[in-house]
Amino acid sequence: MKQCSRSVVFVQTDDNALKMSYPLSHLDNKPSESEHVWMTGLPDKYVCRPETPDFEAMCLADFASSCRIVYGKQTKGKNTHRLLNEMGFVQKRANDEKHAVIKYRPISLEKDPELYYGTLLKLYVPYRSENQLKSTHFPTYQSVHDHAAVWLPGSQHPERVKAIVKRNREKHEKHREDIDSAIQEFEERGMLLNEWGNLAPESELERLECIDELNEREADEDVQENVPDYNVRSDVRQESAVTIEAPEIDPVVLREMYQNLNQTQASVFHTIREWCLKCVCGSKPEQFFLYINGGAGTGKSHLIKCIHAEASKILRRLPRNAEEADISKPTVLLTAFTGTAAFNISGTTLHCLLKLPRSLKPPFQGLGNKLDEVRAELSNAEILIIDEVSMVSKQLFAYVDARLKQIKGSQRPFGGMSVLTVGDFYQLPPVRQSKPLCVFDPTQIDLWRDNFQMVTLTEIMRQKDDVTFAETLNRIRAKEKTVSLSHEDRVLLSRALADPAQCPKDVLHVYATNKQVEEHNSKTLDMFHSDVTTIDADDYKKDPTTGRMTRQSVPFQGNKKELPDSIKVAIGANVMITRNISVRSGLCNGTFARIAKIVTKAGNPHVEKLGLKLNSQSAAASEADVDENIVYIDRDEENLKQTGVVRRQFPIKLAFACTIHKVQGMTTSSAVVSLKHIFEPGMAYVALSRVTSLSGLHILDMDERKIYCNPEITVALENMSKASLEHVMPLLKIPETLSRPDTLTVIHHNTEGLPAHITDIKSHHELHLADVLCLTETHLRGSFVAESLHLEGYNMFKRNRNVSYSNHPAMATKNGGGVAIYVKEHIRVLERHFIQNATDIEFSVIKLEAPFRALIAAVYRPPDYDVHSFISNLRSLLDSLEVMDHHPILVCGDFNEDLLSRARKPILELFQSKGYEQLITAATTEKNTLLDPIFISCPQSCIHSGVLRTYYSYHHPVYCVLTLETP
Ligand SMILES: Nc1ncnc2c1ncn2[C@@H]1O[C@H](COP(=O)(O)OP(=O)(O)OP(=O)(O)O)[C@@H](O)[C@H]1O
Repeated sequence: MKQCSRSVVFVQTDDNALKMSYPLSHLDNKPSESEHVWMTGLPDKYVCRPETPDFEAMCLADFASSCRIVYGKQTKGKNTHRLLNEMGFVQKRANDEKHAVIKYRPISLEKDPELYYGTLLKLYVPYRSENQLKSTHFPTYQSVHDHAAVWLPGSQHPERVKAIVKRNREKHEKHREDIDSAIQEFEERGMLLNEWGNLAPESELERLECIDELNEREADEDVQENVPDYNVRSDVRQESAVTIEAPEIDPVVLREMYQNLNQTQASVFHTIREWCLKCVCGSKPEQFFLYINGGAGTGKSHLIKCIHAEASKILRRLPRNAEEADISKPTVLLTAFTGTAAFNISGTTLHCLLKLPRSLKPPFQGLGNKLDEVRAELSNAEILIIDEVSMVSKQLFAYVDARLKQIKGSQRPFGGMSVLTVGDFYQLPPVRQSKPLCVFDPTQIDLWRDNFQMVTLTEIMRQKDDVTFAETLNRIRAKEKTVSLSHEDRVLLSRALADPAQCPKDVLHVYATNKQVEEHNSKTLDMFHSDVTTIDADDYKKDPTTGRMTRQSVPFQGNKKELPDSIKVAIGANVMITRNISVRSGLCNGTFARIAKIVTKAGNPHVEKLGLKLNSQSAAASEADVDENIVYIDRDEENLKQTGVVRRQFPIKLAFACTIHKVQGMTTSSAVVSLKHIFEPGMAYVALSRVTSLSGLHILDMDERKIYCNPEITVALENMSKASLEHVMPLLKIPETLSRPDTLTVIHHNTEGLPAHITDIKSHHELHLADVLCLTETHLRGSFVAESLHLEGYNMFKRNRNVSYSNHPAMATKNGGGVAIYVKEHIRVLERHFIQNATDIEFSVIKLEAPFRALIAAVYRPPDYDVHSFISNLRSLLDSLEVMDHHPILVCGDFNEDLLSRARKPILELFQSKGYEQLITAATTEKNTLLDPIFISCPQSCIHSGVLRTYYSYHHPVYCVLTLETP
């Protein structure tokens, strides 16, 4: 034991541990039996450090800077006397209770003062109050050195001290000499000049601009900025449900969307629809992996909304789901990478759906105890749809694969689920310069090249009323940096060039960087709003004395955090939500709104809530103040980098302008787009392609060098395997044959109600290719035919159910049934409304006279019509047709006899007995039955036949193409 100048006692225990007492002045005021003798601060913790070689060799400076100190947990000694005795100290003056401590003397110190000396230098800092000690950091050698010096007993052992100082300097100030000499050189000679700037000024400017932009992007846009939902947090504000089935779109709207699908959209739609029907029929189709490619506005999102709705409807019928009865679990998962893209398709984010961690770095993190919950939630899921796939990195894609394998318990790719990816790789790439998914990278897991097949949508739907602009956009989409704009495109874009002063101020301005956006926002706020409210963040800090979180009067400044120190708002100001509050309700990162209310408590300026009017009216209806359609949001929370400080602030920012990264996926009628500071391929294209027509576009800072794509994309897409979907729309494959003067195309379809489906029929891409369109189950009544049932270019012949039955009054009055035939106007036709002997059968017969000869009959047999009676009437009809001697004779219709079943087929037998051949070989209904045959008397005249698709009837249309001799 040694008493030092500051009256602190050091003791060394048997096991060479060292302890430091409180100062004697402090101990003097304590009763002798007090156990609170030893300091409980850092030195004590150091003393009690683990006895491993690493810790043993550690000096206090190392210990303090590299080990986390947990205060207040150290066990105190039981009894001072006993403790010190146990430690091997002898009591010199036992009668002086007050100074008990100082009267012990450690034997070892007496024996080896050097140990004490060296240890002191290495270990101790001067005593401070406990609180001071807690907040003191000892990171540098210098502080230890200074403190240690205080404790050095005078000038003793200077050489030893020097040695220790030297050793610690080497350890803690490794490059001191280099840094010193560099600073000295800089001070003497000033900054070195970069001569490259003089040799190639333009390239240098560009290089510096790029570095500048990238730095800026790193600094202020970071992941959260570029990819709004990357910040997937596990707190309660995150979308709580694992997944939700997207809200159902109004059936009328949905039907219109189906009707509007263009040919390529329809072929993808029907391919997936057919796959779903196969699943439902139990035929276990192969997994599919499709990528829907297409420029901005080609209707990719529109298509997947349709696919999602239809596939969900069909797959709900899966036997497995029906048995389990929990059909609330989704069968089709509709996702996107960003919250805005997810909201745009009424889906959810990939991160939220699959509970992906924020960092996707290996190793793969499983779901842990959430697995069962997620597995139950996705138990019915068969198809995963990912929109805006161009923003999905390879790591994320691999994570999705691994996660689905885990959830589905299958090692097949994506756990056995089919995957439909949608996006435009010419638009914004994944964050952090990671290679786009379609570009092969041998260093990464590649799930793309081997699995996915591509379908390209080419028809631009967004700018469909401004075709020249749409064509220009298509060309600039794949323009490389080294290639100039064509004269035509330059002229067209020049029509949109604008002077900043002339630009409409109330229109969204789109810039490349946050800095530009912030400048524009604050300028516009000042310009239009005089009553500006500044909302400071509520920063809470733990009070060390009470342990309570107390609000700071002024927020901490300079935190590069999501929630800013302060925001400025005004009633009517345009803002954007910056966090996913509820993707489902459209309150997601990137949602635009206007400030409608600033809610404070009476007499207190502190802002409690903000009322927003969302630009998208459909969003958040449920959370809205119904009268005024206002959605109220609260402050959100995040931890600041200062330990124990929590910030609460509204997750919004001004949005008179926004970055290009925020507008991907958006459709708007007008925008002001600046091309200045563009730093990535695809950015200019994304920005320019948001507006629906050139008249709504105002371009600032035009620089055609900023319009460029990543050439790797072009190569990758060219080499990608292409899906062949022609078989789903077979008549579109043979336009030359159909337009030949010697061919006649006949289609039959059971419409399940003509008035209900006339718009679907009119918008069908193949039905209007028929020269003769036979329809059964028209459900028409009376002789009047509504104008709406008129098909342009056709004449209509119809025969309703009520006139078809003479001996079956019950059948005649029953709803449904009825037959109609539409014939192209150029064909001369004779209708045979009544045929002798052909009674009690629903049919319509037409005689084509020119330019072809043919006899065509459409027949409908209700399922409850007794087969024997029906056959006898059908025989009479066929006999009458034969008598007409007008060949070929073609009889089509719905006979409600399944030609794919093994049962006897008396209707087919009748036709065969009369020399007819049946042309259709595939199923014609959703239940895999063949109820809609085409019988023909001269099979050699048929060159094509098969089945078409619709979404509105249980029956598929059937067709045949005949070559006929023209008279
Ligand atoms: N078949 C269609 N019929 C009518 N309108 C359509 C059709 N397809 C798309 N649209 C409309 O065109 C616009 C652009 O469509 P959508 O957003 O689906 O394109 P996108 O390819 O996803 O665009 P981006 O790549 O820019 O996100 C939307 O307003 C959409 O409603």
